[in-house]
Amino acid sequence: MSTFGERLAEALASRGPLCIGIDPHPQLLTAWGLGVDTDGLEKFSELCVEAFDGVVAVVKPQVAFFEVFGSAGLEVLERTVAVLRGSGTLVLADAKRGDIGSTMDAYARTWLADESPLCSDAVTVSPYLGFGALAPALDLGARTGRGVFVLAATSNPEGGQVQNARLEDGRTVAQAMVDEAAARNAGADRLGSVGVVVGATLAQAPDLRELNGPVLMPGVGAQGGTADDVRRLAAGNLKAVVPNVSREVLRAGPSVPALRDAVARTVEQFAFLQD
Ligand SMILES: O=C(O)c1cc(=O)[nH]c(=O)n1[C@@H]1O[C@H](COP(=O)(O)O)[C@@H](O)[C@H]1O
Repeated sequence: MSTFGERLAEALASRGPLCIGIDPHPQLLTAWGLGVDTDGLEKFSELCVEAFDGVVAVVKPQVAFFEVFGSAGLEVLERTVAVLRGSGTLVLADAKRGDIGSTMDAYARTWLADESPLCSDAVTVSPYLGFGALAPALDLGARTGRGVFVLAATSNPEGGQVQNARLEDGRTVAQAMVDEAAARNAGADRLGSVGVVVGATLAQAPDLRELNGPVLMPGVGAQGGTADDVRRLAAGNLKAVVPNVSREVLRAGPSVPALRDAVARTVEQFAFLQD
């Protein structure tokens, strides 16, 4: 069985270093001439799949925009994930789950167990109930060859209140999360399967050199992060950085060729990550 890290490394090398978000904001549904309802959600997702499937390395559906429509929205998400995965495009479910014990275990099984209708290649998780509380997801991912992206230093301005706080040993909380993820990746020869999330909007990133795993960098475009920011924050860890862009590309829709052009222009901006 290949690991998520191995499959991701291959996808980044062959398709370019980019994760595109499927974020069906109400404003985008309207701008695409679609209803803010489950039919609109379904059409939006189908157009995204047509534009991105087989083209980008990773597609990241933002689960909240599906959940808001209840069970019908989740059915759209199930179909979207299944089509993308069925054709070999890596799906990172952006669910940002974090809980304790058996509840975390249920979240882990939802996103990472073979038999789950929402099973994805990887999921985002929040370690802010304690990194150790993520063990069910990390262990299941290790067993099933799937990935987990741990929020470390997020792109929102409020995140620093918690993430920049210092531990007794002087490290920031964000750095401690990166170090915990690094421990999980020890021994992986290509790229570990435990990633971290570091916002492209930040003044400073945690030290990522020992991570041996992927770094998802959201915040490019609509939140003000640029390719230069990604270059600066990635320092020395270029091969493992995966910028995420959602609205900046989605605004080019609903035309599939226009979405693909926007993807091509964005991948081009990040060509330096493969140097
Ligand atoms: O985990 C994430 O993907 C994430 C972490 C973070 O720190 N900041 C962040 O913006 N995201 C997600 O990345 C996407 C960014 O969307 P845009 O700002 O439209 O590119 C949204 O789905 C966010 O929920």
